[in-house]
Amino acid sequence: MPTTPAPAEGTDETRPAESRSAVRSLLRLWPYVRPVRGRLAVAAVVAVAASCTGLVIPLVLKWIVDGPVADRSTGGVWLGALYLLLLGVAEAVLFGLRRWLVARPLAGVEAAMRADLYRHLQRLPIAFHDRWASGQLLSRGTTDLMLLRLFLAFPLTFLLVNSVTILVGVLIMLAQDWTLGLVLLAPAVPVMIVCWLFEKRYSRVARQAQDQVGDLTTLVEESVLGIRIIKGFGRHRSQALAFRDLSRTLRGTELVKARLLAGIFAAITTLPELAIGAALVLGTVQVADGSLSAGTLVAFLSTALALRWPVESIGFLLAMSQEAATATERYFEVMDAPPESDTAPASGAARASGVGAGLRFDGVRFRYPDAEGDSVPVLDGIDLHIRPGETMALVGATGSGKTTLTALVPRLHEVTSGRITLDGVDITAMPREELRALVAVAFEEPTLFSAGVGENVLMGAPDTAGEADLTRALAVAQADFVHALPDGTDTQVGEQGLSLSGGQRQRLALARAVVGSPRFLVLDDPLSALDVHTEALVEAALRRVLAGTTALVVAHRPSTVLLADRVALLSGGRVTAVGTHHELLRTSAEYAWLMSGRTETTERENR
Ligand SMILES: Nc1ncnc2c1ncn2[C@@H]1O[C@H](COP(=O)(O)OP(=O)(O)OP(=O)(O)O)[C@@H](O)[C@H]1O
Repeated sequence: MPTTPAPAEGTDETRPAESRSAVRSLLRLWPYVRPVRGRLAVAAVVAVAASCTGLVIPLVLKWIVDGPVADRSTGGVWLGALYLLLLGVAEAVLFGLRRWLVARPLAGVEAAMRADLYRHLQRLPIAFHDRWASGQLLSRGTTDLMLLRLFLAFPLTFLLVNSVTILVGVLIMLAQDWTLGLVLLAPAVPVMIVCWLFEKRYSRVARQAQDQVGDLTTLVEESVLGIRIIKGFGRHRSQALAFRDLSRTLRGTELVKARLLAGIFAAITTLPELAIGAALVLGTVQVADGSLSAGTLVAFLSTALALRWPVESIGFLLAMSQEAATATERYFEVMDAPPESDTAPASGAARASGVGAGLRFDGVRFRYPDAEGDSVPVLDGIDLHIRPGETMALVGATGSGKTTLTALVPRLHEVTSGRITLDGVDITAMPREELRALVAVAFEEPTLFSAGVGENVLMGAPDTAGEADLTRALAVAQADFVHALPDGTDTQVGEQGLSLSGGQRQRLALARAVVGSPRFLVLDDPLSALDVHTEALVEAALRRVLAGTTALVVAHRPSTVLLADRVALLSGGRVTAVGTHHELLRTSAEYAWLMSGRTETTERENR
């Protein structure tokens, strides 16, 4: 049964062969940013205003030095101080306003993207979930979306704000003294080259780190879900080692990121500092010559120092943008995966000609999508007719494809070729929702959700179902133990229902399958965890209540087979024999062998 957790390592599909440019990746965020573009634009203007307000401070300093200080006017100095205070307060208020403007809309963008991702994951085919590690999906819905929100809050605005600030600052400095201005501009080209080199390398490592976070999440998730096995087999040490290896790898990648960041910080801070030093020496000489006023030099250097932060922050703004571009790529890798689609229009449930009522398989062939092209199909030419109201047991050796066959009926997988019809209607011709309302399923591994017992069972019924349906379904599935639970049907079953026994969970899953009184029922060995007495009671109740239901039941034990009107034997990808249990025991050696050992005892017990 394909119920094993997804592989711990991210698959090839989760690693793009070639990454697109950061800008192209980030542009894909536009549909989500569009609704809040007004707020973001206003916030950017406010931030530019705040930043440019800071650049006026050096000009006031120049006025103070060349004016009131030179004239020894105490009143002028106080007035200058008041201007500086007001400018400082204005800058702080404007930056605060920017944060207020973006906080709520960006939380909304993150929530909308997360909701879309979740909705899309629900609509993706089982084949997708078989291929993708759950931790990879989880990390895309958490860490990656957080990185995107941070990008929209900071780098997106501040790469623009800082560019404008640097431009205005450079113009102010050139206007003060163009030779000193050119000295300060000298490092611009090398800084740009360093940024370009950095971006290329950082994008590769950022992708690696984010994928490794996904792998680590998968490992943690598997360890938590499989904690009973890990403890039972004393595997905690090897599991801890596996965790340590992965986290070491991640640590190594993070260190590479840190080294790259350190490199760009060193370049981005050292080169402008050298230029400021050179400008200071040159300016001081000019002041000594009398060709430059002291106030102009103060204003020039204050402006240069005010530009230090906008220049230095470019390094980590680029790093955050690169991580956001990677997060966007990872997000859209999932969103671009095609969801299950209805091949026919909603009203196009065409009746296939020449086929009768009931559940019918005609020449059904199936190969798993990720199987090798030349491998033998799991199912190869299945022809089987289950008449209306009939219960057919499906028997076969382990691995013969029973689970696969049952999964084809509610279209959890698509047939490779051939046709399945329900009361003469091709299942591909009806909308999936309609199909899944007609067909109820229960699997050997019963999955329950963190909710009340009643809610778990009623998931199988239309919204109109009530207490009476619940009670009836619990009675059919012999799940009356529910009434003895502390809160009855409201008792919370905990994550995956692990607070209940395997047999209790199976009976709840069976109740969920029958609560909606489905026309078609597909049960994949749903009674395997029950003792034979309880199984017999369930079977008797099922026969009574579901007399009109057409059912396909995978069976391993003779006691389950006896529930059925007829039995189909699956062997070598085909149905090789169909008949009653006793007929097949006589005519099919394989069937007799499969049932051997337990037949007589169980039959005696059932009598
Ligand atoms: N998701 C999958 N991708 C590829 N192959 C799969 C997948 N799930 C099952 N298979 C393969 O398909 C074959 C049939 O598996 P299936 O689970 O249908 O057998 P089964 O008859 O139900 O076995 P069992 O009685 O042990 O439950 C097996 O060889 C299995 O390895």
